[in-house]
Amino acid sequence: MIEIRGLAKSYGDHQALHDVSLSIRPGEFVVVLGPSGAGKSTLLRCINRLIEPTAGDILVDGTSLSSNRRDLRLLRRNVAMIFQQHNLVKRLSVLKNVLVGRMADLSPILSSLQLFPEADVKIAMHCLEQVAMSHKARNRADALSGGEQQRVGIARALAQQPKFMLADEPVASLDPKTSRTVLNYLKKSCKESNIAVLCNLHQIDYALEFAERVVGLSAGRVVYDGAPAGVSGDVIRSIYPGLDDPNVLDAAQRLTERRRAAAEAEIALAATSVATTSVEGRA
Ligand SMILES: Nc1ncnc2c1ncn2[C@@H]1O[C@H](COP(=O)(O)OP(=O)(O)OP(=O)(O)O)[C@@H](O)[C@H]1O
Repeated sequence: MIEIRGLAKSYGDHQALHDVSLSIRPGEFVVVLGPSGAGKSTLLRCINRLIEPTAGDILVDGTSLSSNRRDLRLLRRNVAMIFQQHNLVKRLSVLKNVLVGRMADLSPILSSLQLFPEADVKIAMHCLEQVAMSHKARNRADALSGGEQQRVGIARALAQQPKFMLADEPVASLDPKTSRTVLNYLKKSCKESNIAVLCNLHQIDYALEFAERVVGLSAGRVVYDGAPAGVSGDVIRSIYPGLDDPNVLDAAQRLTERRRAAAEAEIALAATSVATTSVEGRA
């Protein structure tokens, strides 16, 4: 369990985050939505202390972690990060890039020589399988498409065996079809490994489709924290104040309707199969 309590961040006299508190359960897939400048990246960067919060606590399994060296090591061990631009080492193989996720557990000598124990290679290969990239393990990272590189980025984060994954706009540079593939792999692989995810997204459609919980951030404050089904037009207006784009509001509406239709179809199918089973039982 990751808990964020009363997190605040000021850059000079500009307060980018105000008193943000969130608890995220193991395996939960949470999407942060918010307009540009709302503080989404600042939130993620404060959580893994890439930047120092002005106030607040980060607790991993009930233990508050400060910025001393020991706590930072614990935090980095438990919290993996996925970036928008993949940040792979281009000239290295896919497998070596994923093995970078194992370096925290490796002695400095072995790590500088890039000598990885067989057990780590097995973990890395398993992580590549989770994102369906094991067949490209020996390829150079720069020979992959953007979507494939992001799947390798996910495998590298998985290889760290974290409790928590932070993804800062992981599909911002990808086309819609590839974005959905990447988000599917991210969600599926984290579910398999019971890793909690906090994922910043700009696309409301994807948030409503993939999130189990949506956190709406506006001007550094949490203005919504709840189920995607509760993201109404009013909630979207509170996250994106001043927004009056009917397309955006329609997207939320369309998705809610699609969800309702899918749920109704599922109930109808279940009812049919119950009826068939009971007829077969009687025959
Ligand atoms: N290093 C910094 N120094 C000063 N101000 C900053 C710094 N980083 C961010 N800010 C400001 O803090 C606010 C929040 O920025 P942040 O990057 O967290 O927003 P965001 O929601 O991630 O935006 P985007 O979706 O455009 O990436 C913005 O007003 C931004 O200008």
